[in-house]
Amino acid sequence: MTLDDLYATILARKSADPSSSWTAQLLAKGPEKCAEKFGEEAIEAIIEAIKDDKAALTSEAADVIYHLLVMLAARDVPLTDVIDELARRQSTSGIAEKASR
Ligand SMILES: N=c1c2ncn([C@@H]3O[C@H](COP(=O)(O)OP(=O)(O)OP(=O)(O)O)[C@@H](O)[C@H]3O)c2ncn1[C@@H]1O[C@H](COP(=O)(O)O)[C@@H](O)[C@H]1O
Repeated sequence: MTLDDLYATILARKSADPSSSWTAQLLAKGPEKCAEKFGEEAIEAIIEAIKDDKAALTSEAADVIYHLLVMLAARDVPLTDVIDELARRQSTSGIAEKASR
């Protein structure tokens, strides 16, 4: 399973029956709710990182990634655009980028 596969599934859920799909239910609640849900999941991951519970952090990290993709889909931002942005940054170290601001 790749992030592309998961994103394709999430996009397909935009037109799916909400009674049979959690993703379709979440998308039907609108982009603001998707963003709120992403924030909740991020906080849960932060808590597990601080506790250093590696199993729980792994699970919460999966929730964060899934909900990030749902949030992107809700706002029609292609995952490929995010990957392209990461690729664009690849040639520059974070320290050099910060110094150039
Ligand atoms: N990766 C996920 C995934 N991760 C988390 N979740 C769901 O996200 C929901 C939210 O988690 P919470 O712990 O916040 O649940 P909750 O506390 O009951 O929610 P609230 O009461 O706070 O609203 C849960 O119901 C999880 O099942 C996911 N649901 C779906 N996927 C993927 O999306 C695909 C399509 O799913 P459906 O759209 O449901 O067919 C699946 O095959 C999976 O690959």
